[in-house]
Formats: sequence, structure tokens, C-alpha cells
Amino acid sequence: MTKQNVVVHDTRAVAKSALNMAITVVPQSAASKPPHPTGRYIAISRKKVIKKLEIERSRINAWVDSMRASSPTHLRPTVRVSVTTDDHASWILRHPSALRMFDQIINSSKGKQIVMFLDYDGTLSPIVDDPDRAFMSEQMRAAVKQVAKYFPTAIVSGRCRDKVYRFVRLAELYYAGSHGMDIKGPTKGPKYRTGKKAVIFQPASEFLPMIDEVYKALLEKTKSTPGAKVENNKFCVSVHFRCVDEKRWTSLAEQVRSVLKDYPKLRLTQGRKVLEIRPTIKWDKGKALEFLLDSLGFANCSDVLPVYIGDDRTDEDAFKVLRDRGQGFGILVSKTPKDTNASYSLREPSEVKDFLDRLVEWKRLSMEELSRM
Ligand SMILES: O=P(O)(O)OC[C@H]1O[C@H](O[C@H]2O[C@H](CO)[C@@H](O)[C@H](O)[C@H]2O)[C@H](O)[C@@H](O)[C@@H]1O
Repeated sequence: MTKQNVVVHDTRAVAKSALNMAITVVPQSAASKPPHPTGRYIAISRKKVIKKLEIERSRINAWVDSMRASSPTHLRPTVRVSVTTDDHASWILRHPSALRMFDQIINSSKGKQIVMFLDYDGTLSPIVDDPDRAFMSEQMRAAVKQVAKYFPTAIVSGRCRDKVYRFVRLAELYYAGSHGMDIKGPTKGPKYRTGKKAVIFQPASEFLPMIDEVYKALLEKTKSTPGAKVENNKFCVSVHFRCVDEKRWTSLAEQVRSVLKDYPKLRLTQGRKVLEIRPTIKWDKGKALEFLLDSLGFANCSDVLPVYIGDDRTDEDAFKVLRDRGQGFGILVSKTPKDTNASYSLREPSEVKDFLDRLVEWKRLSMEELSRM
């Protein structure tokens, strides 16, 4: 016998076994027999199992590498100057400042209803070490409140909806928490075109017990890593790397992966020094944006201009939806060049506030003008 095969009992178990290495090894002769009529089984070679493990490992390394690359401590000063000068100049040509292009943006809104979508962390509030202390300023709250007076406005966040509501505290907004998997309409304010009462939508509710379980398992698994923080976002979980010594990032990512191997219905995505665990359902911030437009009565309408402002990879799903629809535009909040589907850029939350203030001022003046006619 020169070769052995691995026999497992369905495709989901294949993935599970590949990660656990809890595999049944049988001789080639047995594995090559046709499947038993009552039990489904497939054979995979040891080579394939090893390949899967290698893929997993390189995925972990890729996450950690990209987190490192975006960490300012890893940019050598000499490199930083030359790279940012050239790259930034050409990037900004492709994604000009939304403040500088304000008049152009406003011109494209003629005859259309602007609908505002705002991410929370890094967009309305500055990034801080402690996720529980990511407060928005009173000035930003006032700006968002004014925006919501004139335009339907939604907060779309990876946070759990209740938590983001506690930070924002404005009842007149739509809130899409857990990356859009928990949507609720405003308890006050206009109902726009639909005339519907408050919207509630939770496409991943069946995952609640699983998310709770994985949250507890992650807490337990990562408690040996100083600085690691696990945040329960109701329909998803965040594992924070920000306060963890970079030397431990790979082992923390492996801890996360080792918990996840038992949950094939969950997947991992990456944000700003955070790994996010969420259901494999086809739902993201882009789908949430489309759902909200439909709920507001703007499905298949050409007289609507959705504007989405966000800073994170997960916001790219929404930027892409707008780009694909050829309707409205995304604004990326970033000081450094990044691959993005957004049309415009803003450097930081203070510029987001300036943009919102200008939008409100423009709307107020144009309404005054209309009333004088
Ligand atoms: O969609 P968002 O509203 O941008 O939420 C994405 C994640 O944001 C939070 O983490 C980020 O902000 C923290 C506070 O500034 C920071 O400490 C962390 O490093 C960032 O990744 C939030 O805590 C996560 O749960 C969200 O998934």
C-alpha cells in the first residue's frame, strides 16, 4: 500500500476535518470503492488536506500582514514621504475631496432626493483604543441631526444596533447595526414616500444562539492574549487587535481561526485592526443600503441620490452597490490612498462634519430661495 486517502462524511465535514485533522484514514482500496448507498462519503487525499491547511495559514498571514501594513509604526519615514507624495497625488485625482467637489456633487443632486448613509466608527467618531469609548462630538451630533431634518438619514455600522444608538442618540435616524443585519426605522420624523410605520428587518435572526456561543468561545480562547478584546455585536462578533502587541497578532488570529473551524456557517472579515465574525448569509452594508432605499420608497427610482460616507473595508460593499447602480456616490474617509469603489474622499471625521454642515447650509438656503419665489 503506497497511498492513503481520507474519508469523511459530507462536504461540510470535509472542511471541518481539514482544519481539525480529526480525519479517518483508510486504505486506498477502501476509499476507491463506490459510496455506500446509505451514507454519503467522499474521499480526499492527504495532499488536499495539507493544501487546505496551508491556505488557511496563508490567509491568517495575509490578514496580519495587511493589518501591519496599515499600521503607521510600520511605515519607515523615508519611505512614507516618497510613497505618499506620489501615490497620494494620483489617488486624490481619482478620488477628489468631497469638500473641494462640493458644488459638483450638489449639481448632480438637482431634481433628486438626497438620502444620506453614514458609517459610525472612523466616520462620525475618531478611532480610539477602547471601542466602548468611541464617542462622537456634540458638534458632530448636531450636524447629523440637522442633516436628518432635510434628508432621510441612516447610520450603517458593524456595531450592534443598540450600542450605536447609545452613541448617536438621535431618534429620527434609520439604524442598520451588525453590518446591516439589524435594521430599524426611525421612531420619529417624516415617513417619506412609503408612509410605512417603523421598519424592522433582521435577516440573520436564526444565527443569534450561534453568535452568542462563538462569542463565549472567543472570550475563553483569547483571554490569554493581553490586550485582546472581544465585542458582541449581536449578529456578529469583533475581535480587536488594536491593543495587542504586534508580535502576538499571528497567534491571536490563529486563536480566532481555531474557534471558527467548528462553525462552517460563520465567516471572517477584516476591518481596522479587527477581525469580524459573521454569518455566511449574502447580506452586507451594500444590501442594507438597497433595502433602506426600497423601504423609503425609492426602489427603481431615478430621482434619488444616495450618498454613503464610510472609512472601512466593509463600507466598500455599499460603495460598490452605488457604483454598479450608477446612482449616487460613495465618499471614503481616509488620510492615505486605499483601493476603493468610492468616488470621493474626506480625510477624517472633522471633514465629514464640515461636509454635512455645508450640505445643510446649501439645503437651507435653497429652501429659503424657493419660498421667496
Ligand atoms: O462599521 P463601523 O461602524 O465602522 O464599525 C466597525 C467596527 O468599529 C469598531 O471598531 C473600530 O473602532 C474602534 C473604536 O474607535 C477601534 O478601537 C477599533 O480598532 C476599530 O476597528 C467596533 O468596535 C467594531 O465592533 C466594529 O466592527
